[in-house]
Amino acid sequence: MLRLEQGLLLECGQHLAPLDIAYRTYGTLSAARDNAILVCHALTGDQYLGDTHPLTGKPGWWSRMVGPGLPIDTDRFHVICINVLGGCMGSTGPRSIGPRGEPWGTEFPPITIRDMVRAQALLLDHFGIERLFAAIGGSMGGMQVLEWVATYPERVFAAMPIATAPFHSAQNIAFNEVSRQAIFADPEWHAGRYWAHDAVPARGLAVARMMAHITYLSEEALTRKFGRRVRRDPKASAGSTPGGTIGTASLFGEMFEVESYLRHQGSSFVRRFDANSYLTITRAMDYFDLSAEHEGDLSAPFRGVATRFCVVSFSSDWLFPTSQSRLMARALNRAGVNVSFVEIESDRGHDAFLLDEPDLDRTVRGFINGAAEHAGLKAAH
Ligand SMILES: CC(=O)SCCNC(=O)CCNC(=O)[C@H](O)C(C)(C)COP(=O)(O)OP(=O)(O)OC[C@H]1O[C@@H](n2cnc3c(N)ncnc32)[C@H](O)[C@@H]1OP(=O)(O)O
Ligand SMILES: N[C@@H](CCO)C(=O)O
Repeated sequence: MLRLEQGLLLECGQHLAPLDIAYRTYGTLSAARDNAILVCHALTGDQYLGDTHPLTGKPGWWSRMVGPGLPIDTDRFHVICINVLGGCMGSTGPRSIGPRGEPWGTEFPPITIRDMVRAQALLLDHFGIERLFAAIGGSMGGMQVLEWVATYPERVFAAMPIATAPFHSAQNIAFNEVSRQAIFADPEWHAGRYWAHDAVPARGLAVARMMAHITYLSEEALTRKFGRRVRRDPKASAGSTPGGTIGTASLFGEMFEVESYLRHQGSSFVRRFDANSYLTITRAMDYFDLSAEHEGDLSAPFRGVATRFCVVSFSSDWLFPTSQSRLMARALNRAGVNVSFVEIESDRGHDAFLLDEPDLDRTVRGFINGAAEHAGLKAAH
């Protein structure tokens, strides 16, 4: 973790100091500092992309993509992954101690994707990395990749935004709002000061995740995984499930596998994430609109940019659909940027970028190796 006492002036005008930036690195930085790949994480991800997660004990979220000999080859590249500003895994966020001497909570300033990127740039400055060889990320990670090039065009040689969009759609803002309202409705929310009550709005946060998780999958994926299979809930007879009983049979005496799965996703999420971080980061996604300062012209931020792009989408992603990636690719094309566009056939929905998708592996490997050749990077360090 790096602490920068000078802090960061946020887009909202507030000055956040000190600034903590939590990160992990994989592979070795070359003497010329020209082989750095920044991998940007999504909404609930964190810096543990390649090694065991300290809270869950599970492998890092992209350990199948990043490592020796893998598509993002750490024998060759120096990979950096940074917990976003506003997060809850060590970077400054709502859990950090604010000016009142207690956690910021809901008083944490509103942050934007650009603020996240500017915080990341400070870490790279600290490492003496003037230019990234590549920036890669999915979902909100892809928003950061786009913002990186829009804000620091000379600092990114190659960019791969995956399963993302140039602005957050009305539908996605709507889903985020439902998640947030679930948190607010939890009696343990305590107006965001739950820590002072030794409480956690666990039910609200779990429901928020359950709802959001549905949007990360597809109808086909849910049907394949669970269909209409049912399991008996062992707790039902103890009356611990919601609802009443009808005669001798309990209304919720059995549950569909998909219900059980969502409850599991909700409860495991609560163990690794903070509700105020969830609010802060979902809001940052909602604010994201690359064309906002350019009267709706999406190509304007990219005119004259030398970065090579590969824009990637998944055919069954209805949260960040291919149409939004295509819009981005066309805007880059209009701006005269070197851009390729790949739609990967998958029926696994938005979270396909986290899963074993050989076509994604081939696309990532091909783009990186092609860009490395173009950059004149040595085959191995
Ligand atoms: C991108 C970033 O920056 S990182 C953020 C990404 N990480 C996450 O989102 C973590 C949570 N998300 C997930 O687990 C996602 O589903 C994925 C995409 C990462 C993993 O997908 P998959 O490998 O297909 O796993 P799947 O969705 O089937 O979930 C498996 C889990 O559900 C549980 N499960 C499966 N079926 C059931 C069921 N019927 N009832 C209860 N639990 C069930 C499994 O036991 C397993 O639990 P575990 O994760 O505690 O070991
Ligand atoms: N499931 C991933 C992707 C969401 O966009 C996450 O929770 O971060």
